[in-house]
Amino acid sequence: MGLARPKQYLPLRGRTLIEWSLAPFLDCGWIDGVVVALAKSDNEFARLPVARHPKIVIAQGGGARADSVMAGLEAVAEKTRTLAAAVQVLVHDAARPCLDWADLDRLRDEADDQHGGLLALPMSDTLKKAKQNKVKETVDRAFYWRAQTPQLFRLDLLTSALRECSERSLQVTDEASAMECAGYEPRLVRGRESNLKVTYPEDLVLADFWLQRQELQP
Ligand SMILES: Nc1ccn([C@@H]2O[C@H](COP(=O)(O)OP(=O)(O)OP(=O)(O)O)[C@@H](O)[C@H]2O)c(=O)n1
Ligand SMILES: C[C@](O)(CO)[C@H](O)COP(=O)(O)O
Repeated sequence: MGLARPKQYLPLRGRTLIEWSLAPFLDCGWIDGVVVALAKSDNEFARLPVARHPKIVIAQGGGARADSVMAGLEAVAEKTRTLAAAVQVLVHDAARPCLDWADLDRLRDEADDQHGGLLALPMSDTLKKAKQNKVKETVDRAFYWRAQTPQLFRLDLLTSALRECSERSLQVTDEASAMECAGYEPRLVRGRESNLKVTYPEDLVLADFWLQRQELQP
């Protein structure tokens, strides 16, 4: 974003971006708790009203996404230690504030018990493989999807997959990649364009638009 302030604390339709990202999980009846992984230096989250929500637990995040996720998983394991049944976890980006609530239910219903699943979008443009800015090949778009979050996995399987990646010094940019490295085939559950990751300043305008649309829905 090129701003001094971390993007998750930018204002968006009367709240901060992270509050929008958390809302579907906090309001969802079948989600028992929400772990927020915060940078060690973070002093903004505690000032938000949402910080006092009874479902929220804080974990200290790490230098890379996988480190933050691992810290979150450890906090979940701590909370659920006495449960006999397999615990499922959803991992979501703080930078995706427009998740449609219905997609959470679909992900739960369509994800595979062992392999897990993730929201993702098929490609709608023709895809070029390039070197610098010269086209080398046109590739079959049917083989490619854009990964989103949330991503849903069994706590024990995701934990060991991330541990394995760390031991092999493999850097993964999402949790499905860790599961893939461990031999699983996570299921792709069709998401929506509105579930964008706020990355560039213009994405905030789009996020505002999608949230307004969601508010207007009956
Ligand atoms: N050390 C990190 C880095 C990222 N994340 C999570 O991963 C999400 C997606 O990462 P992204 O938004 O791409 O974060 P950055 O790479 O920090 O942002 P940017 O691409 O804008 O630099 C973040 O929203 C955050 O929830 C995390 O938990 N811990
Ligand atoms: C997890 C993710 O949102 C899937 O698209 C994405 O990989 C996170 O962003 P990053 O830039 O790779 O951290």
